[in-house]
Amino acid sequence: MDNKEREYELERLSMTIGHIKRQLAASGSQCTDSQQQLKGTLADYWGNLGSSACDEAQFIEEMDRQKKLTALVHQKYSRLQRMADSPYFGRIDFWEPQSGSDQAERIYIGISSLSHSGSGELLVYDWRSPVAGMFYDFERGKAWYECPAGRIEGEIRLKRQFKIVNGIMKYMFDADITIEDEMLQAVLSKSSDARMHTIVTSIQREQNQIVRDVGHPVLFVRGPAGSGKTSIALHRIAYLLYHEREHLSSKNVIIFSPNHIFSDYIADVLPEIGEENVLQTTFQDYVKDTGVGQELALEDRSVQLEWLLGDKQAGWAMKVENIRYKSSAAFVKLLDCYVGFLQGNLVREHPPIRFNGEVIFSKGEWKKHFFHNLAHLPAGRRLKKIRQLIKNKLQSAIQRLRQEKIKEITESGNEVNAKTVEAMARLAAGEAAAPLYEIIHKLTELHALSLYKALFTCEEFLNNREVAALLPQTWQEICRQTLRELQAGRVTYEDSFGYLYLLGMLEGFPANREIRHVVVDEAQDYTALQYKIIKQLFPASRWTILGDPAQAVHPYLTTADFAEVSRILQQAGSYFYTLKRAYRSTCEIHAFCQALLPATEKTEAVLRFGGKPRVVRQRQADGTNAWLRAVQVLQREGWQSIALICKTARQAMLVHQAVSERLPAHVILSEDDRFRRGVVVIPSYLAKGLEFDAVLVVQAEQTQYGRPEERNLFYTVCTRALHQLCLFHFDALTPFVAELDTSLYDVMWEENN
Ligand SMILES: Nc1ncnc2c1ncn2[C@@H]1O[C@H](COP(=O)(O)OP(=O)(O)OP(=O)(O)O)[C@@H](O)[C@H]1O
Repeated sequence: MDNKEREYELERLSMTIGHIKRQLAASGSQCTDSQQQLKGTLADYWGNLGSSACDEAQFIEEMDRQKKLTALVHQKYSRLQRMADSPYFGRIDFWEPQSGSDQAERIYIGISSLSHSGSGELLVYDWRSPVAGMFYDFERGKAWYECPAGRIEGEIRLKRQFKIVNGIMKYMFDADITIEDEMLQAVLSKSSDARMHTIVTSIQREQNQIVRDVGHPVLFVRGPAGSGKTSIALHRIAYLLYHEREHLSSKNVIIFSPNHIFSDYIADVLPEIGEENVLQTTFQDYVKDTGVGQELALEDRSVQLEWLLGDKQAGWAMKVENIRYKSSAAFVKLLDCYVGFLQGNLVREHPPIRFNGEVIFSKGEWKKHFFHNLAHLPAGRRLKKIRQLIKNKLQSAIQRLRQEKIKEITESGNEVNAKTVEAMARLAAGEAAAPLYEIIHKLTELHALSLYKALFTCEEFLNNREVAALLPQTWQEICRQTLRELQAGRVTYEDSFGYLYLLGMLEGFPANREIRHVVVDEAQDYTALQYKIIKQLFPASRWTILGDPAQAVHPYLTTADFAEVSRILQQAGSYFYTLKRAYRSTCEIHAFCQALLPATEKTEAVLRFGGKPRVVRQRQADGTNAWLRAVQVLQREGWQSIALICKTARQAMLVHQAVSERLPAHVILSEDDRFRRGVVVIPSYLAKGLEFDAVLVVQAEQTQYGRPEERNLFYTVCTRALHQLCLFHFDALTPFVAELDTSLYDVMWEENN
């Protein structure tokens, strides 16, 4: 790029920033005005409170309107502030033959659009606009974009990238493919801080396709660790909010994350690109918030994992069998059969309701209403409607009895006062009906937990040949274990899905039609039952489902694969994307991690080099000194975020106790903790989705990571590293590493570390 071009760009930047500053000043006054207006309305309200001038409903409406307006002007202000810092990051010169001019249009691309306040000319295009999409999709040469008028074809004559910080041009260059990779490497080689950041300046073509896919109601994205799945999900949300802004707002989108630490970790991305954050929740929390199963203590996944991953205790093998079965397709079928069985039998034996010698609700009526008139409703709701029907009939029968009693008392001549007669008759009729209310209530009440318990004891159901074929050999033992827990008032993690599903099928799911897009991240960790529940909760939604089967961290849960999820969601138009490129780790760490997995589909890493992973043999069983020394070295090398990843929370607590006297370190022990910057001690299963400059795998030993089912967990732990990976052991090294080609890592003794 020659000097003239550079000067042009510097002038263009200064002109753009000038515009932004003027708009900022105007927007600042709008913020103050709207704030004052809000205060004024509030003051008026307090002043007129109690007087006839105070119309509460009108006030609430006005406040609501003003609050929305204030939020909008503040949003605009902070967007302009962000733009003043970095107004754009790219430029393409696009020439359209149909334009009639031989001049290409200069299109500057930033996180939001900016118009000239006088002429209205677009000075900066939003990265999500159709024309800006070409920046990600094409190099110089033939290019096109789709817009409402159809496909616009033309030619990109120039593609330029900028790095502007605090309003100052740091660098700029004209991009071709190789330089683009250099740019990407520059982004990736930086030290990571506590939060995930936007990748809007360097979204890659394969990622951009997914971000902008609006044609498919269900998108599945499969990709290896670090391929940008979470980043894509968040940028896709921002894209959809822009593209469908007429009818989609942040309130209509929900993200299911594995835990709160992860939600916390990704919380900055959407605000960084100028969008309001959307609701991020976990499956368990969402269910709790709906009030379903509120009366029970449902066990958390972490509690179960902690028990399973720790030392084997009595009943361990049976518990694993139990978990495997309750997350299997056979158990889903068993539950569906059971729901069918219950619905077919719930009122079959119900007696006729008799009052005062007359049948007010016959056996036939039970059946007619339950199996025909109300068949479209879940069983629990049908029973509630029937309860109301019976009560209405009972009311009429009570009336009749009252009349009879009035006649009886009057004829007896013992009482002449009409009011007293009336009261006595009412009392007598009420007394006669009282026991019946209780019976009606019992007959029309569903107790889901008792019914769930009965699944393990109901011989009539279990003896059915079709049902018996769905039971595992260990069924009797599973029943004993399950009933023991349920009778003690505990719903274990493996039972919670079955129980919630049964509850929903019988009582109806608390569907939320406001949610129009559901994102499930780390989708490989969900069971078929969870998907069946989520589907019912969001009947009006489209779906983006992202995951990596190699990172299924629960070693014993049978999780649903994408084909199964697609069947469960049953929406025409599922589309499957597979990512092949990983961005997080250096090539050395990537190669090491790839080798941990069976040789299936190979993936590639962005060419970025660092040291090989180090396997450090400790001099003594207590590795505290070795870990501390490693952290010191890493900090001297300039790495900011360093994780000591232990297998369990119990170990993490002990390791934290051991190191914290000499090293300021945070510890994360539960799903509700916050993500922290600096040195962190964290259990393996809570580290999923996160990333750190350097990862120290504490106790990378056979005793810890020796069971074949724990391979994915170990892989997930190692793939958290961006730049450095160190594995520590005193006892025999984990077979997952011992079996690898030794050229993939360096071995060192503690002294050399
Ligand atoms: N196009 C890109 N430009 C710059 N950085 C990128 C790009 N794509 C991904 N990254 C970076 O790669 C890292 C991994 O991204 P992300 O966490 O989204 O991947 P993931 O597939 O969800 O990972 P995992 O499955 O291991 O949790 C992040 O630091 C992210 O910023």
